[in-house]
Amino acid sequence: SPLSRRSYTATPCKKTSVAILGAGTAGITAAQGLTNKSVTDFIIVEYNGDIGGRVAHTTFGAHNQSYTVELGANWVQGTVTPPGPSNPIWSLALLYNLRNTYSNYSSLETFKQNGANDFTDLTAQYLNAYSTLEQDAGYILTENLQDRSTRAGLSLAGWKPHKNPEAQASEWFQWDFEYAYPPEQSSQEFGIINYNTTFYQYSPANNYVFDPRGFNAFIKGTAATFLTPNDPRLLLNTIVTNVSYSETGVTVYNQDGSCIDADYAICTFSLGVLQNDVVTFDPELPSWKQMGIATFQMGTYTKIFLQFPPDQVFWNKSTQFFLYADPVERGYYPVFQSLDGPGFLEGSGILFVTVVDQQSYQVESQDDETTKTQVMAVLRHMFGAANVPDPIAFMYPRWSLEPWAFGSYSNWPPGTTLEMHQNLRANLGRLYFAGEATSTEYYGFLHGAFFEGQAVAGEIADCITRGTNCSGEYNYRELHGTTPLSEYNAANGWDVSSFLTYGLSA
Ligand SMILES: Cc1cc2nc3c(=O)[nH]c(=O)nc-3n(C[C@H](O)[C@H](O)[C@H](O)COP(=O)(O)OP(=O)(O)OC[C@H]3O[C@@H](n4cnc5c(N)ncnc54)[C@H](O)[C@@H]3O)c2cc1C
Repeated sequence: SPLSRRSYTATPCKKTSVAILGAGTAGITAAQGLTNKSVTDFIIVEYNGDIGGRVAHTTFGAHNQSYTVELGANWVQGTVTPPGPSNPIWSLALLYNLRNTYSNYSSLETFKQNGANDFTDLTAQYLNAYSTLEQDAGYILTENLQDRSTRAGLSLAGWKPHKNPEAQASEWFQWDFEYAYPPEQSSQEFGIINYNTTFYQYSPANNYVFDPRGFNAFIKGTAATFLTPNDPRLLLNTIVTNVSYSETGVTVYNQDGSCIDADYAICTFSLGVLQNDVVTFDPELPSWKQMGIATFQMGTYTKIFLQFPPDQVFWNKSTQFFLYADPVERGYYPVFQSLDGPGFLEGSGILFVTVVDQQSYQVESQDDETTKTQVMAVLRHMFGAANVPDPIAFMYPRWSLEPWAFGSYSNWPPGTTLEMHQNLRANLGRLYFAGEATSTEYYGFLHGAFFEGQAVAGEIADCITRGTNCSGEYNYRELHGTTPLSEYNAANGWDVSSFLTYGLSA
């Protein structure tokens, strides 16, 4: 309101060269990027009481049997295949000695409502169609064709699960488990690009991180290279409510009445935060930017943790994944993962189940007891009621309701273009955007957030050092229906070919 705005301006704003909004992967990487280019006059503003953002952990388990578990990001996705480049998150995981294990998705047992039932051959059938889906995505890209849904692409490739629960579960394991959306709500072209640039460039490996310090030890370690303890440049527990931007500077207003006058700002808030209008912009965002924000999707991915008495583990400890095909609802508690197995948290008795999208919204809006009852009923169907004791601990996060995230990570709907995405990325005067969702090729991944934070910081540091205005990033007021081949370039965030194959030789 105008009244509260006046009270904001009563106390003078802090002054800084660059305001970094958010202390997640992108924000901390941006601060590091500025530091590396000798720009040390910055202020990082963070909603939470600690840094890390969507890389967040907690302590879970019964008294004297508790472990660190990850609520958000859990895997380094794509490591390295020499002579190809390393995923920067993999390099950081090595630098900070993060405890991790290769996740073996072939270590899989499948179940129906009446117990164990081997339908693993369906996964092979899906993957067969998937190679056609990939080739078609390549044609869409190179021939400047209209993108379509992954559902349509899979159908054309001969994969038609119809209402078969086992086929749906197999498909969920391969698609929804990664994108947090079903194939009908995912772009064929960009879904494939997203997969290939990560897993075919770096490596096909997903390494599961289970470090007692938490996965975000790599972000905290990075921050400690340029921030002192209690560094006045890090404002924790500070909620940004308004961002006023222009060609000459950015003023950031916080809920506690404080404000920051900056020459530049980097907004790393999630797509969910931008979509939910919890931060207002002044002037109102132009329509090209509003379209960019509205077009992309914020998915939700919910991990539900259960701990059983470690001496009463009822699943096969040498298996990593247990896939359940519900006879009625697609995606109903579909994938259970064991942490009590070789190379993981042996002796922990911990199992967790993941849901996404509509099933996440359902679970996150109901109470713990309701969810626990549902999960236990599924486990007793799978493993036999007599074998499954009551859990001794139970917990899950509610990502779709977190006011600083409003979801887990972004996804591209069918039929969009690099131009539309560039509108999500592009700066508004001296206000820049970075984060997982602004990454064209690695959206949804930690390394996407890393590269975007680094790139924007580099751009801003160069303008500051040169003392000239930044030329700014490209935006599109008039959009084409497809992306012409010539637009797959750095100006649209296209930094690496999606046809690389280092990882394929791994
Ligand atoms: C459940 C889940 C599983 C995932 N699994 C993986 C995985 O296995 N591998 C992988 O690579 N990636 C995974 N991801 C994605 C990964 O976590 C993100 O891509 C990455 O952490 C995003 O970093 P970011 O800096 O873009 O955003 P964030 O980490 O969200 O950082 C933005 C920061 O801004 C702050 N903020 C928001 N609003 C305000 C405000 N109003 N005022 C002040 N501060 C504010 C937030 O608190 C946050 O710290 C997962 C994410 C989730 C949630």
